Amino acid sequence: MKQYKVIISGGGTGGHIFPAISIANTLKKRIPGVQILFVGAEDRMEMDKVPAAGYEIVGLPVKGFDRSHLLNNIKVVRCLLRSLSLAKNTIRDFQPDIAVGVGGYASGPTLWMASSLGIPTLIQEQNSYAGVTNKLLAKKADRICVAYEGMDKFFPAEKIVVTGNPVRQDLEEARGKREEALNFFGLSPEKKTVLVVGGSLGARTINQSIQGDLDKFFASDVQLIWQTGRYYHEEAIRHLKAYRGIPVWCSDFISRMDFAYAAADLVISRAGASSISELCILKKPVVLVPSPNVAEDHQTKNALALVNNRAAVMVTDKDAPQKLVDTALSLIHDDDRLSSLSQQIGKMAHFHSAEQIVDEIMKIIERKS
Ligand SMILES: CC(=O)N[C@H]1[C@@H](OP(=O)(O)OP(=O)(O)OC[C@H]2O[C@@H](n3ccc(=O)[nH]c3=O)[C@H](O)[C@@H]2O)O[C@H](CO)[C@@H](O)[C@@H]1O
Repeated sequence: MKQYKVIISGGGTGGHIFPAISIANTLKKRIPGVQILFVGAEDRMEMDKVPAAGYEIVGLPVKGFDRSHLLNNIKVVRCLLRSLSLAKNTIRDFQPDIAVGVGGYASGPTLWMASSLGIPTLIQEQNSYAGVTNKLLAKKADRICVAYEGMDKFFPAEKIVVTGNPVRQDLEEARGKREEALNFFGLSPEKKTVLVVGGSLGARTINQSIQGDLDKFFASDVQLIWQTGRYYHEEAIRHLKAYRGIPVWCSDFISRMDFAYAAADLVISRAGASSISELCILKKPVVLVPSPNVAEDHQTKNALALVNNRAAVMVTDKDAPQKLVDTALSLIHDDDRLSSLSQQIGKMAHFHSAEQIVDEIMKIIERKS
């Protein structure tokens, strides 16, 4: 059998990296001896997370455009040119059968170069809104795997396949681990638990809303698993110092998201695409606080797709400091509401997404070889 080689490119945040790792794991399971090389952005999260998952990664010096200070972009263009040249050399050396783009800075130069060198490409778009780079790359892509209906607004209809977003395998197995999970966080099985998570980088507004209302949580006998993100962690710890002996587990990042979901009776979350796919698969009642700082407000669109099906509650970023904790606390003590949210969100789950994406990858590489 031919030894296939696959480049997977993209990253920047967990929302792009974890689907990529899921695709890689499924490729390894399905294609014996497949060689996989990741191409990421030099100083971003993928440079740690991808090797930790057991894969090799090459870093490009690519950076995002600075829309508010145009002069800063001279350096950005220089980095882009260097990235294109490095991507070209990497592709020529590795000789992949296909390049898969999962979004984020590095996928632009890598997939662009791959197409120019005649290598087939596949894009995985996680969101209900497509960014500029993926729209450009779509013109030359062989397949575009999406998670939402109606993506023919952005991409050629004949290239689209609805596969959903790949969810890490250990998360799919999170159900039934409640006791083990609470034990892991040092929390009690007798109390209700709220998981607070601000996407892979943490969310300032969510953290400030929690910090401002910590008293209310503990007055209502609720315990917390609180992910702050690296930039906001110190401040959160400073606030927690005022409360000794309270039931809270706080960290900048949660590696065991399977345990975090398993322990949670209710989740407070940003509305990033992978987080939403995970919440659907695990049927978790959730209060979504979409980030207002993303392209075309796409997190609000992600969130509304659920809210319109009575599958989640939404609090806007602007309203969060006044309303978030009260909304969460009124929900967590209402078992009927929790169970109805859980049922509705479960209906929106998309299973076996990584397998379907790998089916598409295999169709392309087998056709071309
Ligand atoms: C600010 C920003 O640009 N956000 C985008 C980014 O979000 P972000 O990277 O936050 O992405 P998602 O919400 O889609 O996914 C977060 C992922 O990180 C994991 N996780 C999170 C926290 C933690 O402590 N540990 C952990 O493992 C989650 O389980 C999930 O797998 O990519 C998403 C997918 O394209 C977009 O929808 C988001 O709008």
